Amino acid sequence: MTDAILALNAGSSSIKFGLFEIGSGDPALLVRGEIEEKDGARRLVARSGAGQSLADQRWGSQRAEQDDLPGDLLGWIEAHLGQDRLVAAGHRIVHGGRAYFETCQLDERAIAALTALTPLAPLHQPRSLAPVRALARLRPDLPQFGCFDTAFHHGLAPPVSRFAIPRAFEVRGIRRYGFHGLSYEFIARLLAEIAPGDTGKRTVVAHLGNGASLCAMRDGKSLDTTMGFSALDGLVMGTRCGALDPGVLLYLQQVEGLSIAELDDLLYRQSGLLGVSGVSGDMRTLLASQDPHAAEAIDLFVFRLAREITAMANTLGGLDRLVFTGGIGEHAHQIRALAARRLEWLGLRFEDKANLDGKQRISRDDSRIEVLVLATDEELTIARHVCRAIG
Ligand SMILES: Nc1ncnc2c1ncn2[C@@H]1O[C@H](COP(=O)(O)OP(=O)(O)O)[C@@H](O)[C@H]1O
Ligand SMILES: CC(=O)OP(=O)(O)O
Ligand SMILES: [Mg+2]
Repeated sequence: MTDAILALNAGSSSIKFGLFEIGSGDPALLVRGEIEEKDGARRLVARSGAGQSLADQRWGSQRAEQDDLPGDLLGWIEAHLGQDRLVAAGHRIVHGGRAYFETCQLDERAIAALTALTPLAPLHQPRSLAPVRALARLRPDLPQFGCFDTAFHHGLAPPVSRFAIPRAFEVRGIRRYGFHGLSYEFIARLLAEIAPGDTGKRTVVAHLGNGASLCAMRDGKSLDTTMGFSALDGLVMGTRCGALDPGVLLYLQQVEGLSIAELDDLLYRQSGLLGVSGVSGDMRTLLASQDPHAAEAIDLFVFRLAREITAMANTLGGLDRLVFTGGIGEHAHQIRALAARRLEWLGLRFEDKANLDGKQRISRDDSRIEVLVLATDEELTIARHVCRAIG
């Protein structure tokens, strides 16, 4: 019987999980799976570590209560544990606020403190904490750990971390935190493994999933990122607006009479690709659509992506390497090509065939900027953290 760790990664359009065997080395994958939400329907897809399909099925009813999800998923995982013994669970927690940045055990006090951060990450915090509570009910003896998306950016300092509002607010924690940190941590380590001599390269990592952000990275450290106090800032996302003139919010409240709840819904759930296209927040659906508004949404996504990449390059004082990751970054070759075209003026030379063929390196040899596509693995990062925590 081997010891296993469960890693759960609750994203805004998916719940990804990994079961890892732990021993002396890096955690070894036993099962990987995902409940994915696309245009209102849920699907469970899971594979063994060796790549054998374990599930590919519709999951729950479209209108299933969010709270049924963790219990059902944990039931499925339990049934697939076989001879393995679950010894700990790790959870991606998107917001750690000021107090939580190191991997920590999720006792009642931590759960309460992290629940209080829900207004800062309304799409994520409830989705990551529901499985923590469900698991605590089912397996009260099982140690559970929180791994924070904000942790990788913990070292950000002014001016990068600062908003231009009175200092008193900063003292109260109103600053830029940054997210997708488990993904950036994974990519930083992978880059150090595949190109150990290149860690000093001025690198921008584009994590493009349903949520999307950039990280300006050098020597494996975050120097800037596009998300801020919340996961609303920066790039255009599936259903989130990204950077928005705050005057729009005042206007909508004062003149159009929108309530706080309506604004919350508008900015987090009705905007971004979905809001601009009127078709879908899912990039696959937009790429396949003939609707001109779908094309306009993609155009805005790419325009803002390229613009923010140059902002990150400004923080780095130049750009040597660009990495695409996340669901869109890894799979949407069209988006990579469109973004690269907007960056040609920086000396980026793109290799169309390598991009279409799914190669890791998609820039030409004469490109001033190396462009890579790397699959992220937030679940493995979580498992590594949990391994370290339990010794
Ligand atoms: N083959 C594909 N082509 C284009 N986009 C894809 C493809 N596969 C996934 N995506 C996009 O990736 C996004 C989801 O990314 P993911 O990182 O899984 O999301 P989450 O933010 O929930 O973790 C969706 O917009 C989806 O359309
Ligand atoms: C922080 C965030 O937006 O995460 P995701 O892309 O997984 O929704
Ligand atoms: Mg994600």
